[in-house]
Amino acid sequence: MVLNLEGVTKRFGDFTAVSDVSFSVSKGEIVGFLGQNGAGKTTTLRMVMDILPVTGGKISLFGSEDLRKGRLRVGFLPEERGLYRKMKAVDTIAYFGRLKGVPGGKAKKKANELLERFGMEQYAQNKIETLSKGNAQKIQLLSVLTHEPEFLILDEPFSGLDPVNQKLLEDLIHSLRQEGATVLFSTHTMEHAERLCDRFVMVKNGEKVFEGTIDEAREAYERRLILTTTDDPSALVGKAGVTGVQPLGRNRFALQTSDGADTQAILAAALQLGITVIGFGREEVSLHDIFFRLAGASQEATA
Ligand SMILES: Nc1ncnc2c1ncn2[C@@H]1O[C@H](COP(=O)(O)OP(=O)(O)OP(=O)(O)O)[C@@H](O)[C@H]1O
Repeated sequence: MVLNLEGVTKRFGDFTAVSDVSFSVSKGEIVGFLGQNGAGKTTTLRMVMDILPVTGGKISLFGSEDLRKGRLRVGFLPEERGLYRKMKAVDTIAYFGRLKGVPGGKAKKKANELLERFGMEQYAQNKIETLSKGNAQKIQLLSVLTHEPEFLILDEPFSGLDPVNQKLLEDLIHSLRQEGATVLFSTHTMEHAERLCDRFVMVKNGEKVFEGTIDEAREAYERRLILTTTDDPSALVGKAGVTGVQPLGRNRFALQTSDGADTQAILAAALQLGITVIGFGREEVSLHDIFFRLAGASQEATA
């Protein structure tokens, strides 16, 4: 196990930012850490990196609760991006390597290798202040790779990148994984999780609300039964296990049903009542819907 959290809690005064969160990351996995703004992702990652102490619970990195020791084997991209604006790209990458104990000459060599490998060699001698935001972000990411970390913890690595650079970053994460790295990254978009992750962990108001694969999330998502009709379908309540009808607008109604209700019997009941059925079936769900349902981000989606 590369990372294990057990009942981790963080309180700031009376406010609980992270509440009893448990999850683990195994070697070679890519795990997405999802949640809305303020859900507690950054706070959790900071506790893993020993930047913040836990209020309760236990964290172990590489099987040890000595996080200071473990974090030397981690490449951490913090949420707040900060690079020395006057420093050259190659020197920036080498500098972060030296901070992790890589000797000067080796750090510079590694920095050049990384720039070449990720198609950034033309920027090697550019000062950070002359780079685009996306390229500066890529330099910061490369700077956490100099010491060849076994485990990458990336806090919102996609934010601020345009779609082309987001794709490049996804490719980079994929290639690092192929080389055996383990990755935990936070994001508030489900799409990145879908394309990249083996599993994801979702937090809401500091609490874990889901842990599993995208397919498991789809299965866990209860899809509503939707009837589209120009008529008033309320006469269906009490028939074939229908317990309620909720108007959704534009002639669409969500039907609440008792456990085990048979959808074909509901359709037959609707037709028997003379209701004009324009559409009938389980709602389609997108990853976006799943995110909103799990993260509880929208009244409409959680209704
Ligand atoms: N040092 C602090 N003191 C008080 N409250 C804090 C502190 N740090 C974070 N919080 C609060 O804890 C909650 C969780 O914040 P956190 O930054 O972990 O969320 P997040 O999921 O990373 O959000 P985002 O996607 O916006 O970065 C927020 O309500 C935040 O205001």
